[in-house]
Amino acid sequence: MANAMLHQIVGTLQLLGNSRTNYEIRNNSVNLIPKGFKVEVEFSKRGIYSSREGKLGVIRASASETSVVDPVLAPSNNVTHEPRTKPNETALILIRHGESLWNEKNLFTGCVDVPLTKKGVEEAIEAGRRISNIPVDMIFTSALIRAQMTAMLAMTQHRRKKVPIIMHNESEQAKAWSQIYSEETIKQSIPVIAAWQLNERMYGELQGLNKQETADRFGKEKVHEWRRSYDIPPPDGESLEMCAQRAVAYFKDNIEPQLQSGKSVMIAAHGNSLRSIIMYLDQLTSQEVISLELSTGIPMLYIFKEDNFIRRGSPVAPTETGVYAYTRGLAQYRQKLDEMLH
Ligand SMILES: O=C(O)[C@@H](CO)OP(=O)(O)O
Repeated sequence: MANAMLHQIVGTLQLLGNSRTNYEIRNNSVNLIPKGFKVEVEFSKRGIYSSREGKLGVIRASASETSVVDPVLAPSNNVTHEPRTKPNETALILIRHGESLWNEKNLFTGCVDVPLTKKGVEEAIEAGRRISNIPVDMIFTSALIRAQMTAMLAMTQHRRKKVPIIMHNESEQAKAWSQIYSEETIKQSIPVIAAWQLNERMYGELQGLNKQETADRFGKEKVHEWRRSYDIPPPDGESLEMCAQRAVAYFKDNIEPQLQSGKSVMIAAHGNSLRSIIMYLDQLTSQEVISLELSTGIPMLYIFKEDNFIRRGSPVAPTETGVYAYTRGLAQYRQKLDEMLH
């Protein structure tokens, strides 16, 4: 269905759950929805909608479109409150965390949960400046503090000034206790999903060892093989291939659908989990990925359009002129920010 039609969806929706409340459908979103309630609505020509949560209802509007409606996860490609349409391109930002205390000490880190150094904090803030004009509707981080610090510090620089909020879905209670009871506040928030699958490659018995001392002890070649081969794991640890299996599966199952639904996403993760994801995005061979090195705190930008990932590289300077020259969508987003903030 053409986007123009979407603006005409107005009607009422009866949720047949615990409550038989009527909710208003306007511009393809559900108003007055209970706080934190998630419903996936499928509009059909006959006006029946179904929800993946197993509830059924009727919408008095004729349209044919599938829509995911979630007050927390709704895309914010429109910075003003004009009707929302699904953008035909979305942004994907990848950031390796800033320098950690063990990067500084040259120790194998893997899944050990080490925070950023002061330099790492500064790198994260600088990364945030570089992406401050790029839309971010959702953030995915690993479960490790260095990636989470990086994401949060980067977002302090974002011009849209939405508040990144970590989702706590680990238990029903955690979910209930972290509810937000203002729809307006939810609109001004960015959900942050922490996933262990995006963690650094587990370095096994090398974790905590000094990289130089390990090379002196086992030989430079052996250590290089552990660090940069594709399928040879370090003792009791994960190879890049093993790390890629869980990181790329998570990306495909959880992140790609968000991009497809029109959301722009930032991922803050690690050298090897991001190398795995880049291998997938850029269709690198296992030979090519070996020489891929990522610096700490440098954001990389992709445009997701028509199911393709188009690499834009890293915004080189806070002005990002090169990056904005590429797509109309990004330029429009920036222009809206300018209008809103001046
Ligand atoms: O120690 C680690 O966890 C990683 C990233 O810092 O090291 P490597 O450079 O070998 O991938």
